Amino acid sequence: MAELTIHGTYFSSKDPNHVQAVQDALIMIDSKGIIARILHRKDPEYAKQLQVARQQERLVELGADQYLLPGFVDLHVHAPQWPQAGLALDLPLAKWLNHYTFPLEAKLSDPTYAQKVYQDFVHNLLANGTTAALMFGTIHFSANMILAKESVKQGLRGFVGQVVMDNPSTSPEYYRNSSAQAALSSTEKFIHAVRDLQTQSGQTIEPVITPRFVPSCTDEALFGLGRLAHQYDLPVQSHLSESNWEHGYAIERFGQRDTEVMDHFGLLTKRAVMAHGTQLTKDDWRILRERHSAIAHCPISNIYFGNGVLPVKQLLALHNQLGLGSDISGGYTPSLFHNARQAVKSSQQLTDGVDNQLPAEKRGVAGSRITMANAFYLATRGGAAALGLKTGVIQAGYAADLQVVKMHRALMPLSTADIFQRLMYQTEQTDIETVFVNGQPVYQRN
Ligand SMILES: Nc1nc2[nH]cnc2c(=O)[nH]1
Repeated sequence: MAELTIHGTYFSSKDPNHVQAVQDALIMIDSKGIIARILHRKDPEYAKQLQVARQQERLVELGADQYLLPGFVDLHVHAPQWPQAGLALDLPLAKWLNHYTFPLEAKLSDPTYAQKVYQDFVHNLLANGTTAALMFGTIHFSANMILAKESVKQGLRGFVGQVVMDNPSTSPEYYRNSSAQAALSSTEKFIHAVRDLQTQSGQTIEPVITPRFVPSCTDEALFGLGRLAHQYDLPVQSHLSESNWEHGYAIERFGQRDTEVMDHFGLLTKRAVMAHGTQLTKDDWRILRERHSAIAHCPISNIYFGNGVLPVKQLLALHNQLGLGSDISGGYTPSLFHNARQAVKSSQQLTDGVDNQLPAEKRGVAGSRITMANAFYLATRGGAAALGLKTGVIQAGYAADLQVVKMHRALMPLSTADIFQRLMYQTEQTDIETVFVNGQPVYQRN
């Protein structure tokens, strides 16, 4: 018997290029929070199951203007930067880090402040339809545990990284690990503490190996983190060739590209997610493919710090693994609806180019435009695959991580394909009505 049945129209990603739309379906969720069955109108059992669920008051009936989507997977987000979302984005990356971000992150050493920030942050992710997130914390063990516990408490599927930054030449004294050894032993303590939390709670909460980025870390720290990633079979997250500056830094320090350096230290695993990658070469794409490491595309943030546009279309065609990240606060919003829109817009600009003083055919990279179906794939199925989660699609056997969204009033008849576009382009936080993780409501708009 289904524990909960949702009756309504849903959209789910079939593959990187196609979206499935099913009208008036019955999505039957079992007591473990898994989608057990999906019945369509023509199914012989449909009418009976609908009636039973209604009688037993286990039915969520969507209204005529409500639709069901999978919950989103935010594949790159900095939890401690939430208080500065939308600030200082007109600075270059290195200045933004030194003048705004590091001083803010340092404040998370205060557990009272960490509790206040993380409670609000997790709530806002859920309120924006995000049901799983790969998060950077700070260098502080206690604050990172507060983030992990808050994720469990509010029902977010959380992947939490204790940031390592021990390089004195790029990290300020007030905010850096005292040594590589200290960073590694604190990381190991964090791994055990989060694993204990996972066992106690039975929820998705995982520690993540998190070298901030190559410039922040000494060789000893990078080497040690690579070893821990393999020893504990953990996800890895970092930034990779995000900007001209970062890309150039690796070449200057190691005589190798950022990707080669990460690979050298064993950090490109099949559980690795590397953010941005706007400056990656085709050789880097190949290395990432061979290692089955994913890229978190952060299109809003890339406008400010990326010095270029990630060629999503080409990477999908090559079967590189991709998902979507908000990169709070390099990106100003936690909404993956907004990020999906920007992914499509940026890809159009990549196609056309932007310098109108050049002849039209020399301005851009032809054939780079992605569709909203591509962007939706990144925000759902692609991100879930990168984290090894059986979520991100509305399909029997997958966890019921879902969002109910309300469409703005239509003044003309719309096809289901139109409705999908309208939802993806116009949904704001206030249009998200209920969010489920594992079949349980974790957010309800009042
Ligand atoms: N966007 C972004 N890039 C980084 N590179 C190193 N740290 C950061 C960060 O916090 N945000």
